[in-house]
Amino acid sequence: MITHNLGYPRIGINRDLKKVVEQYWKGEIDKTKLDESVSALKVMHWTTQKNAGIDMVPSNDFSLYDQVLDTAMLVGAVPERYEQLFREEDDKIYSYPIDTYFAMARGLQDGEHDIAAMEMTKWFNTNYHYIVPEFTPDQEFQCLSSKIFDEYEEAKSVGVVTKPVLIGPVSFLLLGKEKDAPDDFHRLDLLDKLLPVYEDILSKLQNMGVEWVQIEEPFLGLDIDDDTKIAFQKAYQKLAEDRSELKLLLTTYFEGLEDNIELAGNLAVEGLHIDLIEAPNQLDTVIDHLDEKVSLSLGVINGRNIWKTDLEKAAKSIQHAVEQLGSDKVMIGPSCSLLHCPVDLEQETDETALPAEVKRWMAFANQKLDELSLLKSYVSNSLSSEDEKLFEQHQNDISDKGKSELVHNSSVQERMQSLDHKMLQRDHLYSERKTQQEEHLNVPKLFPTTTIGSFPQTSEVRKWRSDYRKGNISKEEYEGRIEGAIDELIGRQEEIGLDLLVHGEFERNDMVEYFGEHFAGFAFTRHGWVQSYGTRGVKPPVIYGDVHRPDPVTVRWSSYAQSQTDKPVKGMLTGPVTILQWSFVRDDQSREETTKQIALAIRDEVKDLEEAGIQAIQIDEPAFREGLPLRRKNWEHYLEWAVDAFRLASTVVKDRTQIHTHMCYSEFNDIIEHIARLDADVISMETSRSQMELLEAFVEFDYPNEIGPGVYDIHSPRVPSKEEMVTLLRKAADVLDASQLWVNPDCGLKTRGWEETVPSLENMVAAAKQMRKSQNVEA
Ligand SMILES: Nc1nc2c(c(=O)[nH]1)N[C@@H](CNc1ccc(C(=O)N[C@@H](CCC(=O)N[C@@H](CCC(=O)N[C@@H](CCC(=O)O)C(=O)O)C(=O)O)C(=O)O)cc1)CN2
Ligand code: MET
Ligand SMILES: [Zn+2]
Repeated sequence: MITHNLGYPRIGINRDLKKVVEQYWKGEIDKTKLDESVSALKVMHWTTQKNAGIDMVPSNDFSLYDQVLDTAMLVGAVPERYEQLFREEDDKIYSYPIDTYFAMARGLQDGEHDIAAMEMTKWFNTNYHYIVPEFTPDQEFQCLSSKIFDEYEEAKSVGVVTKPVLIGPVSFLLLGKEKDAPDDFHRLDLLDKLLPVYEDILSKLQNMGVEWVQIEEPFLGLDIDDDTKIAFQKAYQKLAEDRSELKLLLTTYFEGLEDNIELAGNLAVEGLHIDLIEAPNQLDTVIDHLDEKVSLSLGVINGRNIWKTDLEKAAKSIQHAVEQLGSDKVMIGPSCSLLHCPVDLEQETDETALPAEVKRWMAFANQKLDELSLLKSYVSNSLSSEDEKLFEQHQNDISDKGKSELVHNSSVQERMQSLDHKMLQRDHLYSERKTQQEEHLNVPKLFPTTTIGSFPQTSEVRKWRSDYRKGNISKEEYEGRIEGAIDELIGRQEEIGLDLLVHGEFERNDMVEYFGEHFAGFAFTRHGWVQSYGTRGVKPPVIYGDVHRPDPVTVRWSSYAQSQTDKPVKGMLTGPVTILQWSFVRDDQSREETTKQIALAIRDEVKDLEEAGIQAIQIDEPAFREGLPLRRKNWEHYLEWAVDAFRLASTVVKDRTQIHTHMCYSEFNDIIEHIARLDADVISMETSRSQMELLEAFVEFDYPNEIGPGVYDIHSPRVPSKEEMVTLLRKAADVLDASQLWVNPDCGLKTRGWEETVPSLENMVAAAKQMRKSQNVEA
């Protein structure tokens, strides 16, 4: 039996990757220096894994930005708009031209070029984002990157023989989208052209002496149609042709195989990896369907959460598989890549953030590797006496967690018991609320303007926070500076002429982590970074116990902002589903239960904001859609409780208080009735990049409440003109009632600079004014 890892976090223990890549972008270091730093990082990752006793360590799991973008470069799926850049870039240092690569990820705007970035979207149901490959009908493929080969050699040269990781051809095509294509073109039509490149790659790896390749096909865990099934059969038949030595480990994760089991069990591969964390019950069926020559890799350690594994329980599945298949046909590993968890728990020494008792229940990537090794020794009866102690301690920690006083809170339990349907209803229907809100909230009746909440989080603001945390400045000093930032922002918003103001969210490190820091039942970390996209990271808080809100969290800041202006200031909260989705969650109760506890905490905050005189409250739910289960059959149940949780958080207010929500990157077509069931008075969302296409669902559904379709893209520093925003607003006003529309950007402005923010908002306000004028003329 061998242990293997599917992928190791690439950010580095001190956010090293972010630091060097951003230095390179700023021109502070050159390619050679970047290459040196990145090599050192990779070598450290390989040796860490080897030293932890992992038999098969992955390579090509590393990436400068994103592994899907790496694959696009590998097979030459470089969109035409970057081709000249690609040809001009003379790169002898890296395995592929990195300036073109970064331009694909981020766009390129200098004096010479103005090239748009490729799209970015969610990696399945995680908070990781990948770059979406673009496929045209005349697409050609060729191998343009030697990264997968170079990394194998690089690791080998430091004594680590690795298993290269490669996204499989079918999933790679499915992850992308068609571009400039007629309706009858489907990206899977390109499979025949793509397969020869995969064959070349595999045969080269074979010639290099590679034993196993981890070929990832996560779509085998999703609902797929017959054409896709045929594509899978064809692809793996073809890839089996000239492959005598090299073995393929077909890798699935995030869901069970279910009705794709027959398909997966018959593909011409030498190994199959299954996720036994998300789908523990699939083991027997998979074993039944497995060809006797095929090895089975059991994903028994959760790659997406931070709790210690119950090793005795995991051992039972492993022993069961060993009995059926023989130990030489069984591998063990994490359920998915460890990309989704932080690097090393040992760095967490601040007990005010992470209490020692909670820390004892946890494992980050490095600890999970140790678990794997321990598990192997345990199952093969070869625990040393020292390991035996470790094992015993480990299992004790887990049973202590089950018994801990920290986890359960009786008043939260009582409150959960007493939930009733009335707590999910506003007093009156939206149509009646609207009249009251119009009277109370002093904003224009047509095209009122607002923003999504955050304003530029400059390094100055972050420095205040880190100085405060280090004790360099006092609480009073820190809070005084935040108040100063709010004062200044209120003045700026008044000057710009916005109608519904915000306080700017300067007090928050992150929209989820901040609430985790203030709610009971949450712990948080000092170094627990997880990559969200490119060089951007998050430190997801850890929900370990019953959640409640000991004291008001945002009331102080919202009231302060409101005291500085006669215009209304919108309160700003993160919704229960998003807090759940972007935290590490409890594994001893359902997501539904935890979300409802969070909803009650938010409900208390909503009530207090209202009592403090705040007349509009926004409850952000950007992760609402991402929380959808991967299999459709599980959608209904999720949508039921997710909508209820939002209503539990939001409906406590009087009719005259206006509830806003915000969702970005959302396609609402198939869930619009549930969006309507949220019954938010106003929903703002990202629509500018799709030219208002995302509104279609609302139009078709005859959505009754108010909508703020984003009129400008906040992902780029470009200043949009008044005219282009008027054009977008006209499009919206053509299909929706003008009295339903708000005017706002696509999302928060925290990643932007002030230089572009002010003129963009000025143009946005001018666009709204022009719309009001033309409507009045028509009326
Ligand atoms: N949780 C979450 N998920 C989300 C989003 C989101 O906003 N939050 N937005 C979407 C896109 N994802 C995003 C994820 C991260 C960032 C982002 O800006 N991250 C920042 C970190 C933000 C943060 O936590 N800032 C801390 C500072 C943390 C830090 O860098 N500390 C330094 C020192 C800082 C200093 O002295 O200046 C260190 O510890 O090394 C703060 O403000 O307090 C980054 O990676 O650079 C943006 C979008 C989807 N998912
Ligand atoms: C990812 S959605 C962000 C919403 C939040 N209120 C902000 O403006 O940053
Ligand atoms: Zn957003």
